[in-house]
Amino acid sequence: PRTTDDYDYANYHTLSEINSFMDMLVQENPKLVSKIVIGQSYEGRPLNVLKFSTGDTKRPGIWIDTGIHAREWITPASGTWFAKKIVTDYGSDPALTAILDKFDIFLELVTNPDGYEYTHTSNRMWRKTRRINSGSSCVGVDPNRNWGTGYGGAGSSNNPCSETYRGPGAFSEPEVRSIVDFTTSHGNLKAFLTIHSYSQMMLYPYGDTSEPCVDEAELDELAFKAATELESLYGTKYTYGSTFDTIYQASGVTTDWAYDQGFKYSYTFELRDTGRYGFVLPADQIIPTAQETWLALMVIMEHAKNN
Ligand SMILES: O=C(NO)N[C@@H](Cc1ccccc1)C(=O)O
Ligand SMILES: [Zn+2]
Repeated sequence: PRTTDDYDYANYHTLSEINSFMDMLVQENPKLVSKIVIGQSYEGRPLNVLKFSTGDTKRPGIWIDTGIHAREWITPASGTWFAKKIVTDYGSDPALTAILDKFDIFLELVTNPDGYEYTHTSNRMWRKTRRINSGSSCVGVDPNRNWGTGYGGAGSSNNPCSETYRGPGAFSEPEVRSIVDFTTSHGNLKAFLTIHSYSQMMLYPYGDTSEPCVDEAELDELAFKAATELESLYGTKYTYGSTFDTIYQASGVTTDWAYDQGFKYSYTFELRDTGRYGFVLPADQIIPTAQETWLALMVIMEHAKNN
């Protein structure tokens, strides 16, 4: 495609196609969109973050990452649609315009590029990074067990062959470390949204303990509003709650770390479906999934703006 207008949002794309999309989006919207390389993956690929900003001063920000788990293709596909939606709606949709007049939005589309590439070339069901684990024939670390909060607890594994292998140490994965460095140096994020699939859930802290987080009541109420708004479009039903209560105990996870950094509105989204297709969601569900999810993201971003 020559422009982001004729990019095929209704299909899954390779890493290089998504990288080309990002460059086209920046070229077409130089005042609104820029690309920041926050680091390199284990295999040396750039970790690209799209920044949407309407001001030059340091503003509060919203972080969204998709594609942290390689096989969850619906998430970068949805994120690509989110990126186009933002540039399309700014200046015409009052709600989005108000958000972008106050906040910067940071969107990392392919958060685990080595793993994502591997799902295209070798194993569609790959989840983890592609780190070579010394002393093991098994490859990869689970980037959703590698964060410092609750690191090493129950709900993660010390076995390199496990899908939830926590890695040799907290933040060992450059894909994780780069986000930590970028977001802590930014220091003024209000919302931290990490997008997974599948199960149709909105999950807030904590995953490593059943202890309620300080803001549980507010996060629960906001999740209810977001899930209701999401359901209003196509009737897709989400459950929501703390990670521990709603899905299972998991330690060293993104949202526990983000919340403990003070990024208050920290949620993990689990997109469609509930298991019929699972990680291999048909391409004809990409746009509907992105549209309904965007409604929920808007609820959370608006709440962050107004509180
Ligand atoms: O991989 C997935 N979902 O995509 N399952 C998530 C479930 C989850 C979600 C949020 C926090 C902790 C755990 C996982 O990493 O095990
Ligand atoms: Zn996942």
